Amino acid sequence: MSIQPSESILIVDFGSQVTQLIARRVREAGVYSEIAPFTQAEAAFHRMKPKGIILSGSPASVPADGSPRAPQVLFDSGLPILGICYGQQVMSHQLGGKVEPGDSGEFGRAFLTVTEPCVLFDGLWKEGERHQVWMSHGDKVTQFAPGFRIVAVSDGAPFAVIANDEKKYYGTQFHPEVVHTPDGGKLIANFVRHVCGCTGDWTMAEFRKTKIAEIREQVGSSRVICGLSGGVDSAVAAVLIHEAIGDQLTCVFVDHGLMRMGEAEQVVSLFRNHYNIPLVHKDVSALFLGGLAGVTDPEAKRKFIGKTFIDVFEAEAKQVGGADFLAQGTLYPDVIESVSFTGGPSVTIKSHHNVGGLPERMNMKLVEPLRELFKDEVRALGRELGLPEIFVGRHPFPGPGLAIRIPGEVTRERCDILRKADAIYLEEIRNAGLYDAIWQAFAVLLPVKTVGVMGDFRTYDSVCALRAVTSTDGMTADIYPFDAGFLSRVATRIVNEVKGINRVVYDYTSKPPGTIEWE
Ligand SMILES: Nc1ncnc2c1ncn2[C@@H]1O[C@H](COP(=O)(O)OP(=O)(O)OP(=O)(O)O)[C@@H](O)[C@H]1O
Ligand SMILES: O=c1[nH]c(=O)c2[nH+]cn([C@@H]3O[C@H](COP(=O)(O)O)[C@@H](O)[C@H]3O)c2[nH]1
Ligand SMILES: NC(=O)CC[C@H](N)C(=O)O
Ligand SMILES: [Mg+2]
Repeated sequence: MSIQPSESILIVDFGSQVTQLIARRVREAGVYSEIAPFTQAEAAFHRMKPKGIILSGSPASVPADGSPRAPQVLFDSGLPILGICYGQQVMSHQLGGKVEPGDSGEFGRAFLTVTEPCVLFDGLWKEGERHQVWMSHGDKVTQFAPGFRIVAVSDGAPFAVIANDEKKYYGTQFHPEVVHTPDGGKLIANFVRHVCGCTGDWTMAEFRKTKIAEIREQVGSSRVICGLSGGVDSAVAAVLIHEAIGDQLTCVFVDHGLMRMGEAEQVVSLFRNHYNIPLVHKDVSALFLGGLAGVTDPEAKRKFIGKTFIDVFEAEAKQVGGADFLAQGTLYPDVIESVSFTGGPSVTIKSHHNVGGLPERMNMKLVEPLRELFKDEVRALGRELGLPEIFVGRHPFPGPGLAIRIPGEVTRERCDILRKADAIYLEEIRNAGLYDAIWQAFAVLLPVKTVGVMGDFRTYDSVCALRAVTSTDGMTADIYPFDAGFLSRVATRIVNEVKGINRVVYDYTSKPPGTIEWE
């Protein structure tokens, strides 16, 4: 039996990079939702018995041969449907309208004009008003299906919003789920509440209850090992799983020698002081650093680290008398960048060690209760579970640790150099009271040597880059605009105090086009 909340929305995924944001907006409207790839939407529909359906965007093109379609059963169900971008196009096509490739697309910010009242605009938009939305399309609907009317237009899309009130079908050419459509969350809430009639009683407390029941159902009476890093995701996962299965759980902290200064001791004592959950501290730095010798390619590093993590977990599973399950604090951004969530056509950016870096053959099954969440939602769940701020407010730290902050070969010596520089940088950030204003900050040790002069001597040492970003979910990020005084104070301290570094630079690249980590 799976856990079924009283009301839910089915999101049909056609492979858009932002499908998860639809789920997120639905959750923000207080309603449970599940994403199903279009190939599995029919089964999900029968299982979930949703109150409404949302069709996502897609990189595919409706007029192209073989492009995906929504299962007919969804249209036969009599349920309300909201089609977003490709979703609008495919719905129009399947109901008898027409979609054509446009001469020019609309990408990024656009403005629409409201032409008629519509339930989606309740309490929000009125006729004649212009509103900012975010578009990303080349194709467009050129003839809508019978029963529809146009309720908003934009320059590039005469069918910016269409409505069939009798059937409760709605379509937007723009993406209401992204933050660049400022009223988008409210539009989705109007669909979910006013059109589908959901009451909106879904909360983090509900999520907690559902996940606990799911974990119990999945795990049964087996033992579970949980990879605990000290980061917020695994701390939340561990506490949640412990609430579900109590002493069937053992946490394992893998000390791979790639942690920051003093971090291993800190994590272990912090966790042991706060929780009565068995925690094994595994010092395997020789194994990791030995295996990384001579490896310079970023993906090769990630794959080696992902596999070695699993080797360590599997060995530990035997130690606790045989654990069938491995729990990890995997989040949605780890998933979308590593592999396509639905097996659809989104692209691999980097193999996060806990997803794309996993070996192909694994003996243990995964328990990943946070897999659909974004970082800020995990923090909210952590607070719901009563985790202390010291866990909840921590900056993220990637599983592969310093290995992906040392482009080129990773050696113990270079890790030591980087640890010192990173500690100074973070100490200065804390002293300046900036830690909580920054989403993530760290130093990177570059494989580049430059010439300097210190005390009248020539130096020839490495360059250190500093990175600090603001973000809400790690999917996009902006640089933190330190003042020049702060940066020069940090640079001076690093060059003076860390042997091996004679130059410091600041990374001014947002994500995209950069990523947060350098590898
Ligand atoms: N050193 C480690 N020992 C054991 N497990 C780890 C370690 N590093 C990462 N993991 C596992 O990999 C998962 C993903 O790592 P990730 O860094 O994304 O999450 P986190 O460390 O829990 O939180 P944060 O993102 O805030 O650092 C973790 O949730 C944890 O299960
Ligand atoms: O656990 C992790 N395993 C990984 O392999 C990994 N790679 C990146 N990150 C973290 O993810 C967020 C986004 O990072 P990127 O912009 O570099 O992809 C940032 O917070 C990164 O620190 C990782 N976390
Ligand atoms: N974002 C989308 O869903 C785009 C749909 C389709 N690929 C187009 O270009 O119009
Ligand atoms: Mg981490």
